[in-house]
Formats: sequence, structure tokens, C-alpha cells
Amino acid sequence: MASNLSVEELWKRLQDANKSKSLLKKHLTPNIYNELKNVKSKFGGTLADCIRSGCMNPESGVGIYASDPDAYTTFAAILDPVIKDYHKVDVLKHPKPDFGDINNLGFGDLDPSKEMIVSTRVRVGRSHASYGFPPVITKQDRIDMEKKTVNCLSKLEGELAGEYFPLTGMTKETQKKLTDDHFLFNDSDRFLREAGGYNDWPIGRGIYFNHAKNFLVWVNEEDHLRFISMQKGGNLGEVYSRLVKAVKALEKSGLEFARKENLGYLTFCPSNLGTTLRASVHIKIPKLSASPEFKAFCDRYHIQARGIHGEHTESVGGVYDISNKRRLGLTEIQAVQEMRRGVEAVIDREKELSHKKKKFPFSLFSK
Ligand SMILES: Nc1ncnc2c1ncn2[C@@H]1O[C@H](COP(=O)(O)OP(=O)(O)OP(=O)(O)O)[C@@H](O)[C@H]1O
Repeated sequence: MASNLSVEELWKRLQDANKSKSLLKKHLTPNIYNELKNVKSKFGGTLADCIRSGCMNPESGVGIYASDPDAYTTFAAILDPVIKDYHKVDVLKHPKPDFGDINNLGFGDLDPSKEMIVSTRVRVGRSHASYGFPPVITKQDRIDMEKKTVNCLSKLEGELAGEYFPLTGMTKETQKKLTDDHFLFNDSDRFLREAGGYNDWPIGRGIYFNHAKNFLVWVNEEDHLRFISMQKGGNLGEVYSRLVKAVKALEKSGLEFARKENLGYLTFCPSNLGTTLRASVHIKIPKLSASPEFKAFCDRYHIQARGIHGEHTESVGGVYDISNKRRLGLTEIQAVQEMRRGVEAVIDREKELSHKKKKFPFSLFSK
């Protein structure tokens, strides 16, 4: 359960958190705090709803969530600077969606030798335009959203056709197996918990699979909806094309998604809005990841490295989750191309570093 501290108490905690490096700490000045502390969004969201997690967890990277789609307008005085800082843009503007021509992508398998990439995944998030986000919705809202979503998912055809599995009633063993296999989400993220993300867990949550288990939809995890395409190996072309087909089919199925002119599609966490697209590979990079250049290398290519059990987890055996970092101010196809370039560079660099190490004893012999 999230704490129920008042906005004044939360603000005090943030003031006391001298070591916090979160974007919330950096941008929530006394003036902005005073301007927003008694304001409410159209969905009844408050500043406390937005900053609760960041104040209770000063070690957060971002530290702020949007209470609902309207928070991006009502609380723009704090959300805008955080968004600019996270997405590294000076001006908040976002192009119209453009997924590119999936029949002519110009990329396919990023690792034809099958040596490095374990699996590839592309996801986007979507929010129902008429519902708030976790801090302001009720149990009934979640149940209603689930119903609406499942109704639309049942219209999917062809390779996207499948079945919905609610979390309520799912055995612990099935949940664990699906989570370990990287398909399902769980309730273990303490940042999300404090933001209200697990209120009434597991009611209203579930997962949809197509028959081949390479297209999934998460219902009421962090976002109302997450559309996910994934498969073993490095074929980004196949994974991305499947996702684009699914998004287009779901757009036609009667769901209305929350959007804002200058911010693109709106999500619970401001780090995800815009394209909302995260394209990732699980990739074996023991040499590069252990080298001091790793962080700067990722920054140069606008890519992010995570552990393989999701954000805020550690790497296992030199396998990392590498994905595009930027989601705002560029189109979907540009975001995926940025990830592709980054992953190709990672592969080249890992090979160079492995090669250097192997060559070393050779040069000893030749002296
Ligand atoms: N390329 C990939 N191959 C296999 N599984 C993946 C891949 N990328 C992510 N996953 C899995 O997806 C699950 C969710 O990961 P994670 O929470 O980091 O990302 P996300 O769903 O994009 O959301 P967010 O960025 O909001 O945290 C985890 O089980 C993770 O291991």
C-alpha cells in the first residue's frame, strides 16, 4: 500500500533528502510547490498523488508520476521541466505518430550469428483517455477498463488472435513461471507500489497472449495498456512489424487513447510518454559491460542498460537489457532506428574488446 502522508509531510521529506539526485528533487522549487500544492486536476489528482513515490523513495531517478492524463496540464509547472530533463529536450514538442513502412524497414536480424542476442522485445504503452492513473482510480475503474480492453482484444485476428488470462485466480506457480520467462509483470517494484500502482492487486489486471506467444498485452500493470511483441533471437524487423500491426488493429477496435499535442501518448510515468516505445534486446556483453567506458558508450548512442529482470534489477551473467532511451520528440520509427544503431554499435564494440583480449598471448609469443 502507498503511504498516506499529506503533501506538506511529503514536501518535508523531500527537503530533508539532501542526497537525493532525483529529477523531482532537482526541479520542485519552493515556488512551484506553493503554486501547485492545493490544485486539483480534472480527475481529482493532487500534487501529493504525483510526488508520493519520489518523496518516499528519494533514491528514485525520476521521482514523479502523473496522477492522470490531465496532470500533464494541471501540474505542468513541475512535470514539464522533469520531462525536458529526462528526455534531454529544450522544447516540448512531439511529431505525429509514424511507424515507418514495415514492408521496407531496412533492418532484420541484428545478430545473424546468433551468438549475442538472447531475445528482442518492443513495447508501447497506452492509456484510456477517460480514466485516471493508479493514484486516482478505484477498484471498479480497473474492472471496467479490463472489460473494455478484453472486449477489443477479442476482435484481434490472424497471428494476433489469442486469449486473455486475468491475474485473479491465476495460480502463484503459473504467475512465477510466466514472470521468470519474461512474459508477465509482478508487484515487486517499490517505486510503483508507493505511487499506488499495486492498489487492489491483482484485481483488474491480466495478460493477453496470441497463440504463438509472441504478442502480448499487459492490462493494468503500470499503464492501463502495454502492447508487447517479443521473441527469441535478434530479429528486430519481425518483432517491430508485429507490434505495428497490433497497434494499428487496436486503434481501429474502438479504444480511445490519451494524447497531448506536444507530448504524444500519455503514460503514468513521464519517462515513457511520447512514442512510449521501448525496443530492447537481452544481449551477452561481458566485456563491454565490465569496461569503464560502458556508461559513456550507452549515453553516446542514447541507449539505456538494465538488468534482465526489468528496470531496477541487476545483470545476470553479463547479459544486459539494452534499449532506446529517448521516446519523446522523435517518431516511433526513429526511436527504433536509434535502438538498432545502438545495439549494432554495442555488438561491434563487444567483438573488438573480445578480440583484443584473445590477441594478447599471441603478441607475447611473437616477441
Ligand atoms: N529483450 C527482451 N527479451 C526478453 N525479455 C525482456 C526484454 N526486454 C524486457 N524484457 C522483460 O520484460 C519485463 C519487463 O521489463 P521492464 O519492466 O524493464 O520494462 P518495460 O516493460 O519496458 O517497462 P518499464 O520501462 O516501465 O519498466 C521483464 O521481465 C524483462 O525481463
